[in-house]
Amino acid sequence: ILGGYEAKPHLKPYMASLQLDGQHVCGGFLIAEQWVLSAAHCTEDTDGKLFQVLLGAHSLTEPEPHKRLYRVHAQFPHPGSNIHNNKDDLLLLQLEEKVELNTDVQVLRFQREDNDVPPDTMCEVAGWGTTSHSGRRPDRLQQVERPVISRYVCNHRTRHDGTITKNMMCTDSRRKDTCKGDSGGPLVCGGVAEGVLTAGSRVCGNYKKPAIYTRIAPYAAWIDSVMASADG
Ligand SMILES: O=C(O)c1[nH]c2ccc(F)cc2c1NC(=O)[C@H]1C[C@@H]1c1ccccc1
Repeated sequence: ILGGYEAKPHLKPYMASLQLDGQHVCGGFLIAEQWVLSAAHCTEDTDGKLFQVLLGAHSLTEPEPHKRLYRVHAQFPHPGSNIHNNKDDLLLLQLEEKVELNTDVQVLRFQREDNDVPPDTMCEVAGWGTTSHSGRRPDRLQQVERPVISRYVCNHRTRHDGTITKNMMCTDSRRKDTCKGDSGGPLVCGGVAEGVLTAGSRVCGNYKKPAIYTRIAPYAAWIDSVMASADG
């Protein structure tokens, strides 16, 4: 997160850190007691290894009352996701067991109505991603508020040049922005998860390259079907 600030500890109890060998790779969030939603691109360089999911955390390193690392039973990248573009950039992670819900571990509901969030709506995004252009990695969860920008503006020739589909949305990236390591985290507008930050490589903090999110509503049926089909 660039230009943001430290989140109040445990006020975003849905936030997840997807980790490999104890290292934060991407964000994600709890959508059900055994399921975390993130971005498919985050699995690109993992050569088939499964993530571990840290829940109940504010600091990535300090001991905290309800902090717990969960093993992943199975990972379901959206079948339409691919390395060449940001399409269908969603990843469902089935945890090896139902999480223990408490003050620091809670599910966040996602938008099921497929309507665009109006431009200029202020939303918030949080993560343990880089906080400076030098690539500084924070230990504690950061957050920033960003306004939604219209798909029309985001698709401008000088911005993302027509690559933003109806299943994507954008937020302004002037100074305050998301950055590497935040991907997979939720864009929360009015207390509801409207988007998942895409994990394709992108410059941060440049107003010419707004942040891109996969809108969740168009994928509600896919999410429900995967959760229903997978055992448990
Ligand atoms: O964040 C992303 O957009 C992104 N997209 C990916 C694609 C493949 C992939 F193997 C990883 C990623 C990845 N995450 C990262 O590089 C994370 C490792 C870096 C990081 C940044 C800040 C703080 C801690 C760790």
